[in-house]
Amino acid sequence: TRSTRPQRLLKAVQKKAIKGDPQSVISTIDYFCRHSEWAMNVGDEKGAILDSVVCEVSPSTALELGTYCGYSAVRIARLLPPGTKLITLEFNPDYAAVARQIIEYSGLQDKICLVEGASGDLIPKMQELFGIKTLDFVFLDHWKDRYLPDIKLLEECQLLRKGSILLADNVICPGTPDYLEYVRNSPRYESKYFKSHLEYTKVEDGLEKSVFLG
Ligand SMILES: Cc1ncnc2c1ncn2[C@@H]1O[C@H](/C=C/CNC(=O)c2cc(-c3ccc(F)cc3)cc(O)c2O)[C@@H](O)[C@H]1O
Ligand SMILES: [Mg+2]
Repeated sequence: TRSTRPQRLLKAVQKKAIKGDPQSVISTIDYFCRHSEWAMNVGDEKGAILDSVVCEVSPSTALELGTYCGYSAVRIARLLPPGTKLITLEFNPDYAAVARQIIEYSGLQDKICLVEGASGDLIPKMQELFGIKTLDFVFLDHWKDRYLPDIKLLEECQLLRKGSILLADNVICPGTPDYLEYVRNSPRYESKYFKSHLEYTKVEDGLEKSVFLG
């Protein structure tokens, strides 16, 4: 049977990227998605905004919802201080298998903990599974109708503390209207929109950065 797009993306990485070099893996994926096949990675333009927020927060504990092929996991983990880890959740086993190989190829397997499962099931178990108390940084890039229920779950599970940073992809395209309305109107968040473009296109999209006020 025909290969999947994530499998073709992985092949391009294994063929063209330098093993152990995260920047080369990132550039190879961006080139493939711009010139061969579009894929729903956060991409280079929004990726630069993601990078700047990760560097600013310099999180000790970081969570990503929706690994897909591992592009943003590599982007985030390459910037994390030594001894810190990114936990990334992915419930599609085929995507998780590709992501593991891309993460391994980049040499960041010791900084990334990829857990297979649904965010709604795993978030309540995070403290016991990973021995963490709260999260410094959360990157949301999974099904768009899961953003709002999942941050409410993070609040309920006491995984957010005063100053925790949420960064959400695709708040314009495909759009996450209920999430945006919540973080922009809730007194418990201070929110800011970073205007950008949908990965590899000229269509408007952006990232929403929200600080939990406790
Ligand atoms: C509850 C739960 N638990 C665990 N994993 C979960 C999960 N829910 C989803 N996942 C996982 O995360 C990824 C899903 C990502 C969804 N992203 C998008 O749909 C997306 C779409 C576009 C897009 C824009 C314009 C178009 F015309 C077409 C597509 C751009 C994007 O950047 C996107 O992120 C995928 O790997 C999925 O298995
Ligand atoms: Mg996205």
